[in-house]
Amino acid sequence: MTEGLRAEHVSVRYGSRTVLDDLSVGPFPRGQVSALLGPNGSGKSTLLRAIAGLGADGGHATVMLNGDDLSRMPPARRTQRCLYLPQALPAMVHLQVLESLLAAQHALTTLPPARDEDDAVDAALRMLDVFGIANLAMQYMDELSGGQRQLVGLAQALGRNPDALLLDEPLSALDLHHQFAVMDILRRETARRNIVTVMVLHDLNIAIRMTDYDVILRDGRIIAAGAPTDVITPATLRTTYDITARVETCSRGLPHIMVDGLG
Ligand SMILES: Nc1ncnc2c1ncn2[C@@H]1O[C@H](COP(=O)(O)OP(=O)(O)OP(=O)(O)O)[C@@H](O)[C@H]1O
Repeated sequence: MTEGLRAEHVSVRYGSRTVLDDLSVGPFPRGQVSALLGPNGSGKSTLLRAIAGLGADGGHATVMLNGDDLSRMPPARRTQRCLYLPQALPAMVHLQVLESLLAAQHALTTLPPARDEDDAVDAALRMLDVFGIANLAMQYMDELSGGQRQLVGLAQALGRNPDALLLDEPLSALDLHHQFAVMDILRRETARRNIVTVMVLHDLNIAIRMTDYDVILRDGRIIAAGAPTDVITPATLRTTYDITARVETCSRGLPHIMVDGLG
């Protein structure tokens, strides 16, 4: 059985335009955090959505998770196993944060009901605590900042106990502290639960320091895939982003990308 998440023969068209053409990617490893990297319009979100089974018209992909064919599962079961969190922040509904986590749990009709409501509330509160936002439990979603809503969205997603988590730019609304905090939480929870986490990222310094397996896309094609320091190199940065850059080692021995200019 192949462990991890792998997508084969991913083809997506928007109208007459083919964005992904018979792409194969992975396996994204279990217990580790992977990133999809690449410039604007390179196909990262399209690929993530296709893996989630949300391809555009004409989209097709075979997606295997730990040996199971997700593409053959009923949508509710597939969503339960492999959860996709879109780039858009959770809606500004007039619902308390705690209620929103409970509602996200209840959306999974194929799961057995929680032993009782108290257990569900405890689990939701624990998840808010993991993300450091237990203090927001009784606040209304439509009264939160963008970053706070993004943290709630992540807590909702992880609280649904998926086997694979697909996150489209999960750090986009977060300040520097929370970007690092969320990466720490995702790394820890991904390892502890032995799940697959794949995220679309733009910050290459976070990718090289805090992810385990990276895929770089350009124009819908894979430029490189593997360990971050093998994938993020001056050569791939030039080919992919059209920039001149160095990968230096900082005083603490960690890789750091320095951009010298365009072209
Ligand atoms: N709904 C759509 N209809 C038509 N074309 C689309 C649609 N969504 C995306 N595309 C096109 O598909 C290509 C890939 O888009 P995608 O959103 O996957 O890129 P991305 O790498 O996630 O970009 P970004 O970093 O800007 O979010 C782009 O050329 C885009 O214009």
